[in-house]
Amino acid sequence: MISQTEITGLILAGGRAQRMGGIDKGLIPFHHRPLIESVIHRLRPQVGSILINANRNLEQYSTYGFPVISDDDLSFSGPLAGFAAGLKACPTEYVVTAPCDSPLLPTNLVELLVTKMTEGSFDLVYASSKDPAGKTWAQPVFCLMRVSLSKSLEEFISLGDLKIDRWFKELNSSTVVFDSESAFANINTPEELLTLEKASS
Ligand SMILES: Nc1nc2c(ncn2[C@@H]2O[C@H](COP(=O)(O)OP(=O)(O)OP(=O)(O)O)[C@@H](O)[C@H]2O)c(=O)[nH]1
Ligand SMILES: [Mg+2]
Repeated sequence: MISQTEITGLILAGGRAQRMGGIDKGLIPFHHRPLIESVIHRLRPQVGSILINANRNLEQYSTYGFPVISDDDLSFSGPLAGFAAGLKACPTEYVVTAPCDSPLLPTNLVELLVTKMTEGSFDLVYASSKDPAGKTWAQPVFCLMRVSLSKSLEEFISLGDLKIDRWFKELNSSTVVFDSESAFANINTPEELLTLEKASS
């Protein structure tokens, strides 16, 4: 079994947030607190340590007391750039990722991903959700991986590919389908921010 202390939680806050007007999304107020605080609150009890991946406002992110790491270059090439930076900096054998814009992430995220990873000796297990019509959706930025995948990811990125699902397909990977779709609700626009605040008040 993989113990909690062997897992680092990597919070992805390095995006451009263009649909939110280009501001730093992890720091926008959600129920009067920076959005990332809701993610820290849910993820911290599930892991041994936390890393924050951010490309702006590094000082403000560092006030949470966790290491803050940035992408290798500031081309904002997507979440895989955050994965790569996190894998390089990770002090433990496993890393689990969560985006800064999903404040209701499952409280059993790590438990279920770990169970799946152990069952099949997978290198990477990502979350999926089911919509009300029963269709399954990948939630690839919620993912547990072995830190030994760092080299594979470096190579993948160096070939110019940035598509997360294409990298997953190259690996010994699997998914866990979570019951609650709402736990993966993510805030991309000002409208979504208001809707989710109302729904979670
Ligand atoms: N490190 C890093 N993380 C990124 C990058 N782009 C997106 N992300 C993260 O990936 C997750 C999903 O990103 P999206 O919500 O699709 O993108 P976003 O950049 O936040 O917002 P949009 O620009 O509106 O698409 C979020 O946690 C982002 O912070 C990037 O270039 N670098
Ligand atoms: Mg998003």
